[in-house]
Amino acid sequence: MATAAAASRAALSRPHAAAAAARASPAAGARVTLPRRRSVRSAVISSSASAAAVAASEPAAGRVTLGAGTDGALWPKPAVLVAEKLSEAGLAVLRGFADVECAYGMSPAELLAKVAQFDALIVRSGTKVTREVLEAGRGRLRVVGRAGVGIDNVDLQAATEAGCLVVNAPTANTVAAAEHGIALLASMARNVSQADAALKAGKWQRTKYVGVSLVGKTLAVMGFGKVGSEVARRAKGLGMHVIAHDPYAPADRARAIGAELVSFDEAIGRADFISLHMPLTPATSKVFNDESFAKMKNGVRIINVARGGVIDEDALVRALDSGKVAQAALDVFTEEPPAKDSKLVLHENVTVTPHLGASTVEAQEGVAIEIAEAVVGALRGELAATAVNAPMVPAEVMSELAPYVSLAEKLGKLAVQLVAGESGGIKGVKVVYTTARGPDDLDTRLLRAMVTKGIVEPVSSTFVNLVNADYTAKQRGLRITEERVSHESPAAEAPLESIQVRLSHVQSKFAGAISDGGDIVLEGRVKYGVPHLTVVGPYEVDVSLEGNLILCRQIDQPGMIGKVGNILGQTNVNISFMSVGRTFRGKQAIMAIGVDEEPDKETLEHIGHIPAIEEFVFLEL
Ligand SMILES: NC(=O)c1ccc[n+]([C@@H]2O[C@H](COP(=O)([O-])OP(=O)(O)OC[C@H]3O[C@@H](n4cnc5c(N)ncnc54)[C@H](O)[C@@H]3O)[C@@H](O)[C@H]2O)c1
Ligand SMILES: O=C(O)[C@H](O)COP(=O)(O)O
Repeated sequence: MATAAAASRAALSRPHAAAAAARASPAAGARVTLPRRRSVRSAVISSSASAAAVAASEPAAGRVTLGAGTDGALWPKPAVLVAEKLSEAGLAVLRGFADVECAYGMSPAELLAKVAQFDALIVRSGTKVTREVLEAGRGRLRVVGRAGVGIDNVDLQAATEAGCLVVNAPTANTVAAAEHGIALLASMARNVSQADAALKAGKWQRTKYVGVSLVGKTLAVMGFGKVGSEVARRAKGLGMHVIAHDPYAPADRARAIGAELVSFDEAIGRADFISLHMPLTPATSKVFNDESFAKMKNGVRIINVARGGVIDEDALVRALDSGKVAQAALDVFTEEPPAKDSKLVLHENVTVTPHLGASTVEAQEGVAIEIAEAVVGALRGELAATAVNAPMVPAEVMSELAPYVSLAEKLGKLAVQLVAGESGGIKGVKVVYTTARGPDDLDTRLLRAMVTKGIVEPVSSTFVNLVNADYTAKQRGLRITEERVSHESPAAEAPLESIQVRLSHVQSKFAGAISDGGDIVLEGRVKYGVPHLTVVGPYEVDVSLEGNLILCRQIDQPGMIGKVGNILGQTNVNISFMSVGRTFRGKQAIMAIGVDEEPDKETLEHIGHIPAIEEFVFLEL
């Protein structure tokens, strides 16, 4: 029975053919460590298409460990590289599924040298997962796990291009970050760190360190997401008046906490304290600069537990020097760690911590478990709820689309093999879904991705999955349009009746696949859970899409099935399915023959020499 997990595996994973090889190996339940050999690794990570890439990136020495599944079957254990400190609780989850190597404090060069030997990489904010790293891991690295919220240290575009899923742990450190924000707010207002340092240096300075009160003051929360709203909630408890700016936050959430949503200028113009909680993006980079500081009240105080890059740090030093900004409390910096002689860090009105927002015992344990579960799920081929660069397809949608995922990929794969000459020349692909559902009730992203995978993978070295399908199509100039034909019928249970793939403006090596409109047309359905090919060009056929396929176009006349069957039988090629479709009696017909084995060249030529046969093509599935 097809399942959501199976569908998502198809959508996300590299094919796991090694599992089959592994099943043939020693006693179930055993754990075997194999020296890595090219054949094993190629199978683990991919399709034939990427074999060349694999060979090119093959590390000299690597290992594949086989683990046993609940069914006793053996599979190659994935390898996970943990590049920054992760709590034991998370490591235990990872070790239950994968070989785990913790290599903390690697230099960028060390990471580059190592990454190709792993299926997943886990980092915190201290490791830059650059395009170079993702390129180095290409062919094997399937998942990057960010043990925390901010993914500004991961090159998402490069990850998407490589078909590498990025997952994060967005919820477990929210409270820790909010508490740290409040700790900085209160300690800054009362000069705690400065007074502490002075007293330890022997200075008793009660008049120098008179602070300011929080109660009744206005706090502007910039970025009203998870952390921002928790800061707002706590600040309300301290008796502060809270305003917030967030172009994407719903007003009712702010109202529920008692915060007023206002514009950027109003927020920074009215606030006594400004606390930053937005992500670092091109839009927020250095958004606090000379111009914005000028709009603030004199003597404003700023807290940043978001990202250093949202502040122009030189401008902040100027604002502190001029007194425009009375104090700042900073947990994060543009460069981490900041330079030892950083004017900002050394400024007497600045309180600093070394990116400790998420660093509580509780948060680190939560983050470690959250990311470990997300990475294990992704390695299993499930779509993680915290995927950052893949469209989210809910489990129930996955489940019902599972058999159509295979149909979509097979139609794409067959269609591309029908194109004459350079299949790189395909530009227009139309996918037509016939469904009993209403137009908004069918999520086709997964199916579109699988058609793309079917079309692209056989003719390129690109590995395609749900993460990079749209990107890959765009890169190759492949314009994929979709149409839904609705036969609304509330009683129908199946999400789809048929999927049709049409390739326009191409020549075909099999004229019988060309429809009246000049497109290569293939259509299929799912019958009893198995994908079937039901239309080739203008012909109706019915052949199950298992094994390989021979299409023959001939003059409709008696005895053709016997003749072809005989030739295949003579070389022990087993026919799994056969179907004939014709336009009119005695005119042209198409024979679609499913075969378990690939016939040799001579056998195929033999078929071609049958006088009534006008053309034939062998297609791999
Ligand atoms: N210092 C730490 O250790 C620490 C810990 C956790 C989170 N963080 C950082 O805190 C920030 C917030 O984390 P979160 O979990 O609340 O994320 P979140 O995604 O829940 O919230 C971010 C909010 O910022 C808003 N936003 C986006 N662009 C904006 C803009 N131009 N102006 C105003 N608001 C904007 C979004 O709409 C969203 O509501 C992130 O930068 C994260 O990396 C730091
Ligand atoms: O974005 C985050 O989650 C925080 O900045 C925490 O980063 P860290 O994992 O490096 O502590």
